[in-house]
Amino acid sequence: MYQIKTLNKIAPAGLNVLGADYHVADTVENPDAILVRSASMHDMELPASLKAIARAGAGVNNIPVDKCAEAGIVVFNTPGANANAVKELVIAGMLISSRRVIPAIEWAKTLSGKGDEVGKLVEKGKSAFVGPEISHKRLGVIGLGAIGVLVANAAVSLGMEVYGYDPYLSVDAAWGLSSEIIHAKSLSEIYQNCDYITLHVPLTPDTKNCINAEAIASMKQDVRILNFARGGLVDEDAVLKALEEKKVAAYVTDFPSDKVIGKEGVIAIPHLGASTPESEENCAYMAARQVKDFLENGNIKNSVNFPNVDMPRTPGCCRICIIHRNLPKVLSPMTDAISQAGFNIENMHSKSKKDYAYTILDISAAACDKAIENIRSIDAVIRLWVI
Ligand SMILES: NC(=O)C1=CN([C@@H]2O[C@H](COP(=O)(O)OP(=O)(O)OC[C@H]3O[C@@H](n4cnc5c(N)ncnc54)[C@H](O)[C@@H]3O)[C@@H](O)[C@H]2O)C=CC1
Ligand SMILES: O=C(O)CCC(=O)C(=O)O
Repeated sequence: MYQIKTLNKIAPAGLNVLGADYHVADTVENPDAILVRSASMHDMELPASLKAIARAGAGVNNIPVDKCAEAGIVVFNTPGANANAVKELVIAGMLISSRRVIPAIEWAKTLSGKGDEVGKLVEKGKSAFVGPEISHKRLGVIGLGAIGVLVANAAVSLGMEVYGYDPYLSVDAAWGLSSEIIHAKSLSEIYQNCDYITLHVPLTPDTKNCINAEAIASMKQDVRILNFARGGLVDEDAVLKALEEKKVAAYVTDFPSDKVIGKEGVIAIPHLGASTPESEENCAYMAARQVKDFLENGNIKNSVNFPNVDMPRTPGCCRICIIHRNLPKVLSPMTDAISQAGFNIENMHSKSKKDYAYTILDISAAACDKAIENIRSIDAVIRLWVI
């Protein structure tokens, strides 16, 4: 029975894919795999039993990815599974930062009990809540991955002029991008031209505080900044100052902090970007499927710290899964270990990603026991198991 620990609520409809051989609970002590959404794992002790962590979502900044690689733990995420949910809230964010709908609704509530006067009071008071349309305005999208592409294309459909910036744009993302999107070659092109700026990059040491005082100084007057990516991308002191000075018209964030909550011009949403039943199910389904295929077949799909490796099982064979360092002359001692035991490799697949590599070897079941101890003793091998 495989043991799966959950650190957040994971949609049951997605978990169903695991089947009867899996025990899933938040109390599991020695898990084979962990399923997580936003819970921080940085201070968590990683049990020796743990082979995989699947992030039901996109951002992995809550997981110690490098430490996991060093311990031979494969970290997965679910690229694109919640992108539509985030896109829809970003569009809502642009609209509510423009049309003053939230304060207007609050004001309308104050009219309760005014009887027949309400209609007249509404018409008299509504001018306090005038706000601009988004059509024909310029939107800058920073990061054109799963979410950025959807946001950029939707904004084009809404009549906006869209600038996109992503120096690492993938071929797949480029295929999905509307040809009407203007290719910004620098962030300053976005800052100088755009009325709305939306962030869709991961939080990394390179992107931390990328929206800072200097960046804001080069933005247009009355710019509206949307952050549905991560709080750490924005220097909150700089944004609050710019809101006070009326340089920035609104800061919409999905990452409230004590500093920004309740401040004039801040619209703080409690991390709801991915909170739709559709996205929660998509993420859970994808995370569970990836973990199942990894635990049962050793295949890796959508890992952020190990390469994708997918090989059909060879009938009559066992599979040795080996996580190892990406160094020269590592593969030959492995294959030697098997031939010295007098067996043949029926099928193999080996791939590397930066400093690490993953190799799967299908050999006749009788060979496994004899070969594994020799392979385990190779210096570069971090972890090895047999399926
Ligand atoms: N609010 C929420 O609930 C959610 C927030 N997120 C956040 O949004 C981020 C983006 O999500 P996805 O689009 O699904 O990820 P993705 O990995 O598909 O796209 C990220 C894009 O950012 C680009 N990029 C990386 N560094 C960059 C830089 N310095 N400048 C410009 N572009 C850069 C990459 O090339 C990639 O195209 C996630 O990392 C996560 O932090 C994701 C899902 C839900
Ligand atoms: O699971 C969630 O609600 C958060 C989603 C998110 O932030 C992400 O996928 O990066």
